[in-house]
Amino acid sequence: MIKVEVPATTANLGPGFDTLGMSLELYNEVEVSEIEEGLEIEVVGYGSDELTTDESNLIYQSMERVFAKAGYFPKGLKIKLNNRIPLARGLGSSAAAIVGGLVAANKLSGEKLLMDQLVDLATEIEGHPDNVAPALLGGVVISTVKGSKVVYKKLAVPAKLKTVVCIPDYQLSTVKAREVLPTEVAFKDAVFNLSHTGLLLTGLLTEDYTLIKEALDDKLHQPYRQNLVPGLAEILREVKSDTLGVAISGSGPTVIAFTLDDEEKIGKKMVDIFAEHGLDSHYLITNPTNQGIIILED
Ligand SMILES: Nc1ncnc2c1ncn2[C@@H]1O[C@H](COP(=O)(O)OP(=O)(O)OP(=O)(O)O)[C@@H](O)[C@H]1O
Ligand SMILES: N[C@@H](CCO)C(=O)O
Repeated sequence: MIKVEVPATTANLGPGFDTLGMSLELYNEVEVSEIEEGLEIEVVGYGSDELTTDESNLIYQSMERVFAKAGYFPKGLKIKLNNRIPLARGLGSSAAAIVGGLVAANKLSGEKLLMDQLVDLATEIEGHPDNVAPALLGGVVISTVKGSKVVYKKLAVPAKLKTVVCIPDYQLSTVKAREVLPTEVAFKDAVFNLSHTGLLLTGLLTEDYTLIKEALDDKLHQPYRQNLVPGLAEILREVKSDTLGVAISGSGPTVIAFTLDDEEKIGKKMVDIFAEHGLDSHYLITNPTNQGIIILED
């Protein structure tokens, strides 16, 4: 039996659209064992009432990609999922599913794929690298796609950085949240994000929290997504002064606050603002982690 624990991830980190992502201390478990025949999938936790349990399941489909590459064909599989990452909320649930499937299948089939190949394959399945790379590697990961290859670099999370996520009680698929994005942006907005991403990375590398606070802003995706997340504009504006910065986590609707302290107060304030806009939500103090996927074997 192979068991893997895959972290949630928060993509974009404000200005780093499709480029930056960070692992969070919230793990899904995927347990896989070979059986004599067939496919059995059991889901506990998030998605137990909605995820498919046949060959269409994203984890199984990801596993099949590895088995095909490795030339390894198990007679049957039993897959047990314990999902702690809510679905379609901006916390990398699809990346966790893909990465969990790829890594479990790779382990079962003799670890023929190296980390670079897993990053490339996970990115091909997900469509962009910014969640799958930190789900595999942990920490903060900068990534870009060049043809069929991903160029990436992991940075350690600054020691004092804490995060609070506020998760509204509805799903927003990444597909839908990408449909509202423009095909072209103003030159000045591109320059804004370039400069802020550069400053953010420098702040993260040098543990300069003042710089991180200046840098956590965006003009490429958040303005276009505000209509999909009632209260987002107010949260970005009103919670900013209590924190280092606030951003949409991935494609939303979850909002993430970066801070040095006062996590509970910040979490409650975000819940209150969503409530003023008619949305139920809850907050989680789920800090960044340098630990990516964990492989446990029985
Ligand atoms: N544990 C899982 N097992 C199988 N499929 C999953 C699992 N978790 C998520 N998925 C699939 O991924 C979909 C959600 O992916 P989507 O990209 O829309 O959101 P997300 O990954 O949670 O958010 P974001 O990419 O913004 O961080 C689900 O609707 C489901 O099809
Ligand atoms: N960079 C992606 C992350 C969500 O999967 C987006 O914002 O659409």
